[in-house]
Order: sequence, then C-alpha cells, then structure tokens
Amino acid sequence: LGSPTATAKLKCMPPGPTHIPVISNILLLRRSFSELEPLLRRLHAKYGPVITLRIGSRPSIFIADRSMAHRALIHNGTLFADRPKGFLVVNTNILNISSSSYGPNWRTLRRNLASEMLHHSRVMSFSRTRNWVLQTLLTRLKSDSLSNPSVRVIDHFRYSMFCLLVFMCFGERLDDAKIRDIERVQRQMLLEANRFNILGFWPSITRVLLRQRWQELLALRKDKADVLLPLITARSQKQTRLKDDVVPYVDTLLDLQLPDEKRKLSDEEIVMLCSEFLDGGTDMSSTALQWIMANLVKYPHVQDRLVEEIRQVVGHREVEEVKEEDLHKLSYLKAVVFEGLRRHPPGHFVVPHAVSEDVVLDDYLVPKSGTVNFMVAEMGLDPNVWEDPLAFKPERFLNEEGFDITGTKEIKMMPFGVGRRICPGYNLALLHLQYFVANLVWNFEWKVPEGGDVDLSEKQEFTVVMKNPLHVHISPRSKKSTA
Ligand code: HEM
Repeated sequence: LGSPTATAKLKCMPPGPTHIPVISNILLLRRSFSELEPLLRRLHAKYGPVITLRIGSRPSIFIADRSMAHRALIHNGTLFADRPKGFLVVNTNILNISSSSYGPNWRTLRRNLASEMLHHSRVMSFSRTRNWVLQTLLTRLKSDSLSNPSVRVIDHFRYSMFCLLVFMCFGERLDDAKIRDIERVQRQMLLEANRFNILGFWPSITRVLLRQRWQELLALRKDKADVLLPLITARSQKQTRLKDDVVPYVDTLLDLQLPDEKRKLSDEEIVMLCSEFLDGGTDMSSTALQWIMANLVKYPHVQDRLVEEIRQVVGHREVEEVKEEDLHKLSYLKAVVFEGLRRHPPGHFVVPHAVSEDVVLDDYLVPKSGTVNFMVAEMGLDPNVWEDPLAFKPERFLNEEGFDITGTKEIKMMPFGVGRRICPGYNLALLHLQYFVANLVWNFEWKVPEGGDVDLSEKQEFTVVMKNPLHVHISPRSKKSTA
C-alpha cells in the first residue's frame, strides 16, 4: 500500500467493465447487492482479484484476494474502517454501530457493546438463560418429532435464538406471542434489507424511480418502533433495574452518553441499536446453525465422531446436558463449527466499507467516494489454502493449532470480517454455535428422513440460507458408548 493521497492522484481504479450503459446501471441498482455475486465471480475470472463495478453513482470495489484483504483491513485498518455515507439507508440519520462512520460515536457505541455485553464475565452472566433456551429448544424438537417423521428445524432454531437475544436485550422472558411479534418486525426488515440498501446508492434517482420502496421502508420502520419502543420504555421506568443479576443491553443504552455531543441516546436510536443487536445475534447464528446441522446429517461419520468426542468428555456422567465449561475440551466440536463457517459463511460479503481518504492499494486507487467490499465466501474456498475446498472436513482445523478466526496474522477465511470492523459478537456467536450443536447431537440422533435428502443449495435472503430448508428425522440418542 503506497502513501495515500499524494500518489493517489496518479493512479487508476482497479479494472472492471469500462462502460455500463445507464440502463444496465439502473438494472444493477434494482438487483439486491448479493444477487451480484455470480456476475462478480465472472468479472474476477476476467479481470483478476480486485475489480471495480459502477453501481449507481459510486464506484464499488470488490476484493477477492485474501492477502490483499489483509493489507487493507489489518495493515491499513484505520484507513479502511469507514462506512459509505448513506449506504445503509435502512438506518439513515439514525445512529447504530454497523452504519456509523469510523469516529467517536462509533467508538462509544462499539465499546459499550463490547464491554457491557460481550465481555467474558457479562456473557457468563447469561449462562442460565442459555440453559433455559436450550431446554425450550429440545422440548420443541422432541414434541415436533413425535408427530412428524420429518422435522423442519430452522423455525425452531430461529425462535430459540430470538428468545435468547430478546432476554439479553430487554432482560425479560416474554411470552410466545410477543417473541413472535418481535421476530416478525425484525425479519420483515431484514428480508428486505438488500432491496432497501440499494436505495442509498443513488438517492436522488431512487427517490424518483423507487418511490414506493422508500415508502415501504418508512412503514416497516414505524412497525418496528411500535413493537420495540414499549419494551424500552418499560425498562426505563423500572425502578430496580440496577439490582437485577443480569444487565440487559437496553439498560446500558439508557445509561449511555455520547461524549462529543454530550447527550443521551434518543428513543429512535435505542430502537435501532436494540434491533441491530437482535439481528446480529439471531439471523446469522440460526443460519449458521442450520448449515452446520445439515452437514452433520449429510455426513453421519462427522456426527458420530462428534458424539464420540462428547462421550469421552462428559459421557461417563450420563448427563443430559453438555455444559458450557466442557466446551473448551471439545476440539472436534470447534473444528465442526469453523468448518461450517468456512464452507457456508452466513454472509458472502461484509457490510460495505469505505476509505477515509483516497488510498493506493497494490498500485490501484481506492477512492474516498466509493465503497469497498470483500468476497468472504470466495476466500473460504481458495484452493491455495484449503485442500479439496468444497468438501466438509472439520479435521482440517485440528492441525491448525488455535486457528485465528480474527485473521490478524493472515486471512485464511473471514466469516466475521477482520480488522477494526470485525464482528464484535464473534465470541458470543461461537459460544452459541458450540453450545447448541453439542447439545443437539448429544440429545438426539439426526438422520435424513425416509426418502428425503439434504440439499446444500444456497439462496440469498439477508444471509445466505439453505434453498431447501433442512428436514430431519430426530430420535432420542442413547448415551451409552457403542465402542
Ligand atoms: C454466526 C454469527 C455471526 C456472523 C457470521 C457475523 C458476521 C458479521 C460480519 C461479516 C460483520 C461485518 C464485518 C465488516 O463490516 O467488516 C458483522 C458486523 C457486526 N456484527 Fe456480527 N456476526 C455474527 C453474530 C453477531 C452477534 C452474536 C452480534 C451481537 C450480539 C453481532 C453484532 C455485530 C455488529 C454490531 C456488527 C457491526 C460492527 C461494526 O460495524 O463495527 N454479530 N458481523
């Protein structure tokens, strides 16, 4: 990476299709961002590991090369840590972490989340909640399996993740109807997020061409506020909130001061931040959980090896639950989770980045006016790093002594992003995935239903989900060793 601004003036942007007529530009705009993936793959094959595509009024740079990503996000982390202005229109003018510019407000909000919610001791304080959610999940799966030889599991996974994150957010065990209501408002916005984010690429044009879409966005925002705001208000009026044994996210937000602006957060901002917390913790995690379980069903030898490992660690106690404190002894379990995230990262891109000034990266200009993104899924399938990359082989992580998912030394895959904007929830997400996967296989045998199949085809929603959701035959697992 050369010195930024001085040399930047003399450089060209990365290659790409030189002339996209206005009409195809508008067609690109109408597509959701990730629907562009096949086109991007073709362009990478033609132009190399970094390309420029003009979408709307801005140049969008896409990097598929992991060493280049490392040079950008780690070596020059602060330069590449910004977000494009107005890109995430779902949140326009309202503060949240993922869409904030790299600056004091972002730092305050991110530090609050990291230290007040995601710090190890805070995560541990929600141990009982995780156990309660696990029991709920097991009960639901069991009762569904009694009447169904083929259980569709994603709805159970998603509902459980919502119960967990809603409790961490609002400190309350809400009834079924309320959880469903929150799930509804969160998901309807998420499922449309790609369509809405496109609005920000070229606002002056989209306000005319996509007027109805703008109106839909405002209506969904109102719907979300109507559901979340009463929970926030109830919490702010609770006299004894500091005496509770767990501190929910909303309490930390109600107490927070933005240092530069010397003010507290508005209700609207707290709604957005709670909503971001719920989205981050539920959608990505339940998507990842479904992919991992699908592979355990498709490849029974991986499931058997995992169960055997658990049996070695906890089996002699004939216990029903794999406890959190046992997870660190289960290296194959961790390898299964990593392999799931490599082979099926829930996000095939990160949230778009921007540079804080014109920068030269590997002799190319990266302009401040553009956006930069990274092809996460492509990196996890790079045959130079991963032998037989399409195969699901958790063993490959067993040789990697303490695999570094943060990519600080070297990027081999980046399902959580890397650098300043790395997902702050990655440790919590790994804990949730390990805890649920271990307990799901420890309590049940997971099999392909009679005449069924596990189809690993993908479909783009907010995350990349299974096109044909996983259906399984579930039966109670005998805890006795087969050895
Ligand atoms: C399997 C689960 C998860 C995956 C795969 C995942 C992945 C990601 C990715 C790829 C990014 C964008 C990084 C970038 O822009 O470079 C991100 C950002 C973020 N994630 Fe996650 N995430 C997960 C779980 C969570 C959880 C559990 C939380 C919190 C409860 C969370 C909160 C956030 C937030 C707040 C950001 C924005 C960070 C910033 O802009 O500074 N995520 N995540």
